[in-house]
Amino acid sequence: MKKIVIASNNAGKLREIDAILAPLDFEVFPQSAFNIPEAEEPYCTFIENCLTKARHASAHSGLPALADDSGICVDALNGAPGVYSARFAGEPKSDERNNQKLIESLQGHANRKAHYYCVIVLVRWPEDPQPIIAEGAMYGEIIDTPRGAGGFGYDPYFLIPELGQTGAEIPMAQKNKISHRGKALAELVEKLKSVRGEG
Ligand SMILES: O=c1nc[nH]c2c1ncn2[C@H]1C[C@H](O)[C@@H](COP(=O)(O)OP(=O)(O)OP(=O)(O)O)O1
Ligand SMILES: [Mg+2]
Repeated sequence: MKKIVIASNNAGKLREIDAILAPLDFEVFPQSAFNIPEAEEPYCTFIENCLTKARHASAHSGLPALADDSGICVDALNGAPGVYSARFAGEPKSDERNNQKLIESLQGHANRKAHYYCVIVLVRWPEDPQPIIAEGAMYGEIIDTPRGAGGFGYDPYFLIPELGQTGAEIPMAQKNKISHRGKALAELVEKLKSVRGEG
């Protein structure tokens, strides 16, 4: 069983990542298990912030580390909040205030299209010259009235048109099959197999 630390403090992400990796011969530890302080995320791209978080967790734990950097990109807002999704309404981070700001920002906009994006990075050690990188996206629309009690973050306001349900209404197992994070992790697992010559 391969030990990896998940470089995240987001409980919603940790649940989804654990559900995907735990059945696959990974022993997964949240970075809180090693009292790892939160990494800075100073960059303007998801990939740079993701690499930074993965390296930080690997350096503090001495283990391979997997990071997720993700966010919601709204067409009518020219892709905002994007990389800044977690801090859209400022510090301290608050899903409730972020969602409120999102709905306010979209008032009067007919175009409700948005997508979630996720990049996942796995480093074997902090200075790993060949990090494994995988990404995924999920497309949908922003609605004004929240629906559902599952998921996390922007999910109650993110409608998946093909399902007629929000990210907070579908069960986690279903979300993991179609989500930005689920797709990125599936790609990561495939890449891992070919790295080990099993692909
Ligand atoms: O499936 C999702 N369903 C709902 N919301 C989501 C999802 N995926 C990302 N999001 C939102 C949450 C947060 O506002 C931002 C991620 O920000 P991001 O910096 O990657 O994560 P974070 O600061 O919450 O935790 P950490 O950096 O410790 O992993 O995008
Ligand atoms: Mg973050």
